Amino acid sequence: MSLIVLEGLDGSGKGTQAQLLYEALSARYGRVRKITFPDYGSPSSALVKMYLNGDFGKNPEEVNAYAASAFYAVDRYASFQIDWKADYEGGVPILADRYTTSNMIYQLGKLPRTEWENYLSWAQDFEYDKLGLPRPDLVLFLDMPVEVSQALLLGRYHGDEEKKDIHESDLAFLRDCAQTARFAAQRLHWHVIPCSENGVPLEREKIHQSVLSELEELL
Ligand SMILES: Cc1cn([C@H]2C[C@H](O)[C@@H](COP(=O)(O)O)O2)c(=O)[nH]c1=O
Repeated sequence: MSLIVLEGLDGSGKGTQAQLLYEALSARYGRVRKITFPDYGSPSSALVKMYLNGDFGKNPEEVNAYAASAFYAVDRYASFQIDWKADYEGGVPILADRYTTSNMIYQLGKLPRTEWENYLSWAQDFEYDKLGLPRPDLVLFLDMPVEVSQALLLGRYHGDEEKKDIHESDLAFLRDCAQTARFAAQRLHWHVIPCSENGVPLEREKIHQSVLSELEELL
């Protein structure tokens, strides 16, 4: 049974890398499940959508880190129970585009440094031990600097700032998240994939090859 997680800040090219990795794993194993969080297509993501839309506050920091973490966790619980538990338990490899690990970047980013250790313990206990979600076997973190990812995001929305969610539109918050990502990666032994050189994004094929070589250990 394996659960591989691909993580990265908004605009890090994660969606593209998830698709390339999915194709590579499928070619090797046949049946592979790709899951994506938040699970926007499911009603279980309702509170996440309200949060990202700014219904609880226009700035991410206005929404309690633990409350927002619970919105995402419940969405994952529903997805696991309804959609991929049987496959996971049946040994089908699962590739997750974001997972519990996203809370450990974005929600952790709202808390003072002195609370980071406690939050990581709480998040793991809540989602894995209490809710029963599976622990990842491997987490790959795409390390794309915020300045570079912002330029990529602008391309995605064709310069239309209004389309960004409350995380994407808050540059200071994303910068904090880059720091918490480094902290979580180190504490939880995530594999960090460098995605830029001198402020320029690396070719997607080059990043894909780094992803594959990190995976070799597990496969
Ligand atoms: C899955 C997940 C996403 N997020 C954040 C990351 C993104 O800024 C935002 C929406 O994700 P997306 O940009 O991949 O659609 O939600 C969390 O804070 N916790 C989570 O558990």
